[in-house]
Amino acid sequence: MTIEQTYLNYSDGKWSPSVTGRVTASINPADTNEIVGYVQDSDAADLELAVSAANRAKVAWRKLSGAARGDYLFKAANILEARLEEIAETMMREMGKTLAESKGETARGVAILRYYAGEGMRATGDVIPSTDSEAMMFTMRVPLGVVGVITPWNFPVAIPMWKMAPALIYGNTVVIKPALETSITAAKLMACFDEAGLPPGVVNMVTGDGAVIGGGIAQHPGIQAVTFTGSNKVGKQIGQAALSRGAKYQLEMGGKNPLIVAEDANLELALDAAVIGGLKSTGQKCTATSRVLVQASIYDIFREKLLDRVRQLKLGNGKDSSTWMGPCANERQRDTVLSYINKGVAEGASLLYGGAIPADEDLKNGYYVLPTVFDKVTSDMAIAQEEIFGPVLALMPFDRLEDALSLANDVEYGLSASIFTQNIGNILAFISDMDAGLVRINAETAGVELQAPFGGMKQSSSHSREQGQAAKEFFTSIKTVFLKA
Ligand SMILES: NC(=O)C1=CN([C@@H]2O[C@H](COP(=O)(O)OP(=O)(O)OC[C@H]3O[C@@H](n4cnc5c(N)ncnc54)[C@H](OP(=O)(O)O)[C@@H]3O)[C@@H](O)[C@H]2O)C=CC1
Ligand SMILES: O=C(O)CCC(=O)C(=O)O
Repeated sequence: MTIEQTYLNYSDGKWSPSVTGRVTASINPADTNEIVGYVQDSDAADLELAVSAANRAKVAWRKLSGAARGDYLFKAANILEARLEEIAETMMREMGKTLAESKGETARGVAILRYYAGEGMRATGDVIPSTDSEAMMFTMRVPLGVVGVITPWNFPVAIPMWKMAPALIYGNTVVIKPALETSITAAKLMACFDEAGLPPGVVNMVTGDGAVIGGGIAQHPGIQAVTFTGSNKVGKQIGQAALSRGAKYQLEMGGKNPLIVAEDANLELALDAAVIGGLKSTGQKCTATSRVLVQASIYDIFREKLLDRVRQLKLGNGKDSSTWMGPCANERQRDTVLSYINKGVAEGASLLYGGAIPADEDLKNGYYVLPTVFDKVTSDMAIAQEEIFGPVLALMPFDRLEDALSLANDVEYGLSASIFTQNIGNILAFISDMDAGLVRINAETAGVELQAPFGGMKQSSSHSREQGQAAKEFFTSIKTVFLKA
């Protein structure tokens, strides 16, 4: 008999149960009979404890040298690396990503921690000439105070790390509310910080309902900044709540990312990009390819080759090494994907493959949806406009590159976009005219590098950028110093 473990909140350097006495089960979406463990169903009183602890810790943490804060992050990185297998397996069981992807993501978390640990030794200001020849003027980057971190389930290690690591290295303390689905993975990340010996209150985690704990973070006067990744609907609410009380906020939200395939493209590489960029992680990336725009002269051949590849993808539990694609992360997500598929059919798109729950007996206990390909998709359809966040590709033909670019830009989002072509004119036009925060040439739409700025245009973000040096903009405030003897 297996006894599932119960995971606690982490506040003020201690593990504690919620004051509510309630817990919620974390379920494996690949096999809903499997309970991964239980997490605290906290309320506002638990959040209060965490915010108070973070406020008590913030002055001492800010006053440490950057190098000393970096040492803590290096230690946490080493511990995360030592526990990579265990944490990757937990991630896989909580949200269904394959084990290989889960390991890759956990390794990415280690690299993010090390990158920002090194930041502790790098410049955080500029010297600016003063008009007064006897004075010195310079800027300093100072921390904001307590940062609230609200994260989704699709990258349960990488997203918390790319928000928490810069927050911490630049001298802030953190209260994190992870997505319900991946709260155990988050608890294991907290354990890495705990073992690294971070002072009590520097990192705190409260699990629980999104509206209660996430909403509580957005509204809490003791939290000076909020960083969020997730849906547009929730992001906007968080932004408004933060703005109304004068807190800084950063929102990373949806995408409807196009992959443009021009007639001179390397077809095999473009096909790889469509399949991997669109369907890996079950399409649950904000950078996933969801629209594939193919030049009319190669459209038919591209479509047939794409179908050949998609038909071969093996669905299954991520623990099986032959699995290429796992389930949707939860029931609501599976139902959302199916409802978009139904809308696509109702609006007249042609369903070429998939579009249903697989019939296989061994998949019946999971939230699986077959990889799905639509043809004859037009820009006015919901499947061409709205974020599906599932394994659905919409094929759309175009005649000239200008047409492809106007189709590609004809959505409210602007996160990432790709083109496959050998033509330098096409490439330059794409770089110049594509409205997206991340444009990639001869590469898939997904795949963010931790040392480069990441974020979207239009409705995809609050127009700030995460990761790389860009993180400094959000997690610090500039103090201008004028100094005269
Ligand atoms: N940009 C991205 O990477 C992501 C985009 N999405 C998009 O969002 C859709 C829905 O996914 P979902 O998981 O529901 O995303 P949400 O935006 O609801 O969740 C993201 C995070 O916000 C929390 N949250 C939920 N409601 C509130 C609230 N009222 N105030 C503050 N925080 C809140 C969630 O907590 P809890 O888990 O407890 O609800 C979670 O931690 C997807 O279909 C996809 O389109 C989703 C995930 C990532
Ligand atoms: O493509 C990636 O590596 C990151 C995607 C991402 O940030 C997201 O889906 O939230």
